[in-house]
Amino acid sequence: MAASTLPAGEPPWKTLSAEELEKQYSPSRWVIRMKAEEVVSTFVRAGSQATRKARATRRNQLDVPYGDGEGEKMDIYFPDEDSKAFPLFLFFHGGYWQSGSKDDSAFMVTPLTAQGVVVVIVAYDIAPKGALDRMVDQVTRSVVFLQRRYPSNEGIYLCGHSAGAHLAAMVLLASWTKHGVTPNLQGFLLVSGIYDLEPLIYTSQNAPLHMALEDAQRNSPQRRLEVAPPTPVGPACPVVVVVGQHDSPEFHRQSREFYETLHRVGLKASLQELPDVDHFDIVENLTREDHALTQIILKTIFPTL
Ligand SMILES: N[C@@H](CC(=O)c1ccccc1NC=O)C(=O)O
Repeated sequence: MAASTLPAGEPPWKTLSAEELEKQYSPSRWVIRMKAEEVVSTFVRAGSQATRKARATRRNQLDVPYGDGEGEKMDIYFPDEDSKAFPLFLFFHGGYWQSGSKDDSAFMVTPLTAQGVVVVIVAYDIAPKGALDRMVDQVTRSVVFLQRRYPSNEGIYLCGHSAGAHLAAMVLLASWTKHGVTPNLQGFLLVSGIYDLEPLIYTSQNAPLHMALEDAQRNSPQRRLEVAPPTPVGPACPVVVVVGQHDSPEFHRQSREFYETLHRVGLKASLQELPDVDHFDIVENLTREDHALTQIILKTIFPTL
């Protein structure tokens, strides 16, 4: 990483060349187990296969509308046993807010429903149809919808991957008063996320998003949390920030700095750097109960396990 002297307080990414910044925010270029050009298609294929298996083997309700928008749908997957009270695990997929779908994202359904967890895969309007503010509003309303649909839930756990981790983190800033209900949020799992969007403005990932500096700052939980009113979650609500060993140095910095901010504002934050996984198989492996991240999720939902 090219470095030069920085004015005090300036973030390190500002010393990077345009080419280096582009590479730092191209997760597929940090994968060591296959060629960069094969990674995303492999990831989508794995997600599509896991989703087909989930739909074939688990009781489910597909395309449940949580709002009036065409894209405001969710897939709900149920454990075998019929219970009136269960933990709800919501997943927001990644894809830089411009790719990915709920139909390729049900990686974790089999191992989590086997433990009695209801798994919900949420769709939101990716760019160019949706802009970031709209996506944040959509995922926030998906949480409100589920709290209303299952008021006796045993906790709502939000999990997001990459851009989805950003969206989950933005829910920490939600003001529930206008929604008329306070969701029973009991945990956050933020996987390989981005929390300060400013560097992205200077990469090709911004092309379909058209973020200006103020859009990036408004949608950066890293910036907003420091100056936000107390978050709607209590100090006992775990916020687990997770990053893979083979995520880029910038993704590691993003996770580390967001963890530090969460801790500084009094949240029950932890940082987990998972060995031997990259930006993609950290989630692809959620099909397996013995995957470290699956275990982190289960221990967050069932701490006495
Ligand atoms: N163009 C990106 C693709 C990417 O980052 C990505 C693809 C699928 C799911 C999550 C991703 N990361 C961010 O949301 C890359 O070069 O890796």
